[in-house]
Amino acid sequence: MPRYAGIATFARLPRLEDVGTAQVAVVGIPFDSGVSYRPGARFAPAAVREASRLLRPYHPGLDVSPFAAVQVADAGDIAVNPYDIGQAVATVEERVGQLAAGGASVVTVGGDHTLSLPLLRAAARVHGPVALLHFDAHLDTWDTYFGEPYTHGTPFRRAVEEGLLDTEALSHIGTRGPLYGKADLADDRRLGFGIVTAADVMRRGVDETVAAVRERIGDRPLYVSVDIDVLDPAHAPGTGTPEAGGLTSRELLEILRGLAGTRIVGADVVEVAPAYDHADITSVAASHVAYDMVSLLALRRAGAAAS
Ligand SMILES: N=C(N)NCCCC(=O)O
Ligand SMILES: [Zn+2]
Ligand SMILES: [Zn+2]
Repeated sequence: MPRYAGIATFARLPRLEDVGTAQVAVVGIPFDSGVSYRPGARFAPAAVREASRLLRPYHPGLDVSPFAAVQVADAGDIAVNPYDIGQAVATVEERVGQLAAGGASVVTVGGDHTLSLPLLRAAARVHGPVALLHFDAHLDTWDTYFGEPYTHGTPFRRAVEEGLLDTEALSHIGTRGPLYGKADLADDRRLGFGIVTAADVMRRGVDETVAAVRERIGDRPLYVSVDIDVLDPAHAPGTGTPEAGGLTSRELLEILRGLAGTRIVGADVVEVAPAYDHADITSVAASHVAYDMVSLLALRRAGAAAS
């Protein structure tokens, strides 16, 4: 079958129901009811699967064939309620908890950033409080929007409040753009976050950035969350809250590759909004981000099996 034909699964992988169990599962969450600006991330899982058809099985940057090293499968989409955010959050936590109980490390293709809260709940249930590497233009540690606690701008404050995160090892990478006020930064620092701004990445470069965050992470269980708006709008126009001055996709992928050897336990890529995309630029970038996440998890799972 040519790669462009047939029904799309992530990277043309088998579906979870066809293989029974998997060590790494890719799951889509078509949900965007938590956004504060442009909607549309509910269409990301389908768009990223389409864009992922071209991915090939060997990752030269990480020297791994992830789909041969471990069983990787597409677990389909989680059917979440678009009208009730609380219920959607509960559904995600439950389904990802089931996948984890079945032995899978999970890579999620969102959906908006609200989803990281239930994903972190599921991760913390298995591993205890986790280190967090959060790639984003935004802090997403705001308190509420219009009085609502579960939104795409608030997941990481909720996660700290709920004790899901190891507050010694929290980093934002790619932060930039105007804030509501200086207090946003003070609040964020008080929660325990360190910031590597987009300008810091440009000035220090990839290797120094990787060294700094790795020192913070150590051998803690690590959760990686990539809001695709961490990329410059030139590299990811298809997103809901774009900010000028972001990372290139090359910088993002190279920083991710620098995480080989960490104890990564789960990851998400969120905020792809295909309606604003052009020539699949954003979906292609997100498909490569997800492929790198799968590869990092495959390396860790295969390494754990060998030792
Ligand atoms: N894209 C995410 N996750 N958050 C952006 C919130 C920015 C705002 O509401 O002004
Ligand atoms: Zn963002
Ligand atoms: Zn975000």
